Amino acid sequence: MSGFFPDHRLLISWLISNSTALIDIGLVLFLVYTILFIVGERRTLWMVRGLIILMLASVISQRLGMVLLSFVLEKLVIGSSVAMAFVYQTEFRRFLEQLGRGQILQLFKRGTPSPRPDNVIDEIVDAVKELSQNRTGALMVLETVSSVDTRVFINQGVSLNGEVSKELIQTIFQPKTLLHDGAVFIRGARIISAGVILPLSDRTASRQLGTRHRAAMGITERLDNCLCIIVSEETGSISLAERGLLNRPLTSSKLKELLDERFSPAVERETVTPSLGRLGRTIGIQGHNLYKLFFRTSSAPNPKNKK
Ligand SMILES: Nc1ncnc2c1ncn2[C@@H]1O[C@H](COP(=O)(O)OP(=O)(O)OP(=O)(O)O)[C@@H](O)[C@H]1O
Repeated sequence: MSGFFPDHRLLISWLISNSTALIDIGLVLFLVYTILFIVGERRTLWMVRGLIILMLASVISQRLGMVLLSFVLEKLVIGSSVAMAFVYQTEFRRFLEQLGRGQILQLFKRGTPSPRPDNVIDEIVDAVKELSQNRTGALMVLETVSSVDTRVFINQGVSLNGEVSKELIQTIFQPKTLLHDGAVFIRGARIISAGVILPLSDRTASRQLGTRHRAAMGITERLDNCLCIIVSEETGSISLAERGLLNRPLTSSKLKELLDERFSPAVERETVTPSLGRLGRTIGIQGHNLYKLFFRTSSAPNPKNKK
């Protein structure tokens, strides 16, 4: 016990004298974790890691007084940051919007997709296949992990609350029906509403694609808890919009594969950013090891003095 106190005092004085540096490191780690969490996809993780490596190299070369190298690296970091801001404009926009609304904790909310019976996806895919073959335009918003904030819709459309079925979806999108204009909103196994008007994206995916596709991009840019299925009236092509990006053209079997994937528990994100609890435990273990390394070894009795 008596050997413990000097270590303890030493640790406290070391922590106090380095508190600013520790807070600094902690905040940087938190920032990196937040970025990885928001980006959240394995394919983009490498880009973020690349940028972090560049930043570290720039700082090290600056410290070592390598003027030319640090100048070049600094410019590279700025260029890469601007390029990344451009690539992730949707994520940045959502981040800034949530920050502005004071919904910071929302950024860390990551639910698991609500379980969806297989036959719901089958009914949707069968309907999409036929709509595509008949070149009937269609637009469907599918809620994924948590409740979609329908206030984002420009017009709420007409409330239906009917069970999802291939026949109902096909009927709604027949050009002669009153409800065919606009989008259908699907939550779980129910069609909540039809004739919904969605916000448009400022971007255009391609000159061949009209406002239906821009509406799908627009809503998935603003909400990350929904997907959009689009059938083009002109070409019959099938697309899936997610986080403002269009995946197209798809076959109906590819669409089914993607929907099955999206509605199964997300494993990918977990591997990119470990849960805060797990991260806390890891940091705790590493901190404890460091503490032992610095303080126990420094006060460990010298074997030569034993006698
Ligand atoms: N903001 C919107 N929200 C929901 N549905 C929309 C919106 N804008 C357009 N639509 C739907 O898309 C339909 C077709 O629009 P438009 O003629 O501009 O596109 P299009 O050229 O047929 O598009 P696409 O090739 O993308 O199907 C509209 O009749 C409407 O049903």
